[in-house]
Amino acid sequence: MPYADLLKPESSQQTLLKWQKTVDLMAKIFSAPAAFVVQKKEDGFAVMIASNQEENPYPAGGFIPQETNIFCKHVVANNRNLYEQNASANYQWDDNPEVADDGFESYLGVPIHWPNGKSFGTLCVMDFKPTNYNASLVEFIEHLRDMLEDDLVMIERYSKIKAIAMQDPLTEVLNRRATEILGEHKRDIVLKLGGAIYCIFLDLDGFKPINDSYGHKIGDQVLQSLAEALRATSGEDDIIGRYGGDEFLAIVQRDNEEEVNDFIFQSEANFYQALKEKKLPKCGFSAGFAKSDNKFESMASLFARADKHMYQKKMT
Ligand SMILES: Nc1nc2c(ncn2[C@@H]2O[C@H](COP(=O)(O)OP(=O)(O)OP(=O)(O)O)[C@@H](O)[C@H]2O)c(=O)[nH]1
Repeated sequence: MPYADLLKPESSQQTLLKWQKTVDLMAKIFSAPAAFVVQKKEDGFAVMIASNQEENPYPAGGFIPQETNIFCKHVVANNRNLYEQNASANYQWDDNPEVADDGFESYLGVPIHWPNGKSFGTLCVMDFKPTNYNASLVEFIEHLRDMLEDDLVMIERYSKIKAIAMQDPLTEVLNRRATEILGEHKRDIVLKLGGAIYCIFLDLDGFKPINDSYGHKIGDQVLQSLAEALRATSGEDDIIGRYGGDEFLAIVQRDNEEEVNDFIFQSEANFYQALKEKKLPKCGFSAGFAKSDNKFESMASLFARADKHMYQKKMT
């Protein structure tokens, strides 16, 4: 499982339940057989939430390709409300499968936006019979849409705050605490499946003289280059973190020590390449590792064992 999955806000599950309730209530208040939140995707439209009535023919999870002439497509394209009261009387919908195949007559939809103003999709209600909603009902659906948009703002802010809390601001890899928590999570899963987890500890060699001779700004760029090299070497399941100062961590699932050494060699090659490309002073690192085979060992203890191995290597 990519560890980035853990960055997804827990609140999104709660939001989905709230949105489901909103859509179900909306269908009730409009006395309609179907209501939806439809999300605009790159190549079409996904039914994200569907009111749970038996007569609703479109369940959540359905997908409509971009070229299909559905009502929501027009709401998104024009970025404005669409109210079609009697679709079969309007030739524009002759090739709309919602009308032609499933017999819908009425559609009221409003656009939903992401916090940056881009289109998220639609909130809509559909009926098999012609309708004549009054202005208050239109106002009501717009108000519900505003509340959904507020949720999107909250989710985005929450994700940003969470990312900031987990990230090392200089190098944008995980900070030590987040590496510990996500490392523990990954270790538990991998050990359960019978795999092997290694913690690699890396420490720059002769970094202090670089700071002293070239200044902190250049020192920062060297640190960023190592983080970049580790990211370039790692797969999406690997965890990369900054332990502190000029020390970094990688928590990787590998079959044997040879594969761990391959990771270190590749990281070294990527690091030299990055320094060369950015015309930064030459710098190397020492690396050691420790295998995790006990789910009761703390991450701090695992890091300490890997650090000890690194130190032995630095001294030789
Ligand atoms: N530019 C910069 N320097 C930092 C940062 N954090 C820690 N340092 C410096 O990193 C250095 C770490 O010290 P050492 O581990 O002794 O450096 P070293 O010269 O690599 O020592 P060896 O590992 O024995 O080779 C110190 O000079 C810190 O000031 C940072 O965020 N930016």
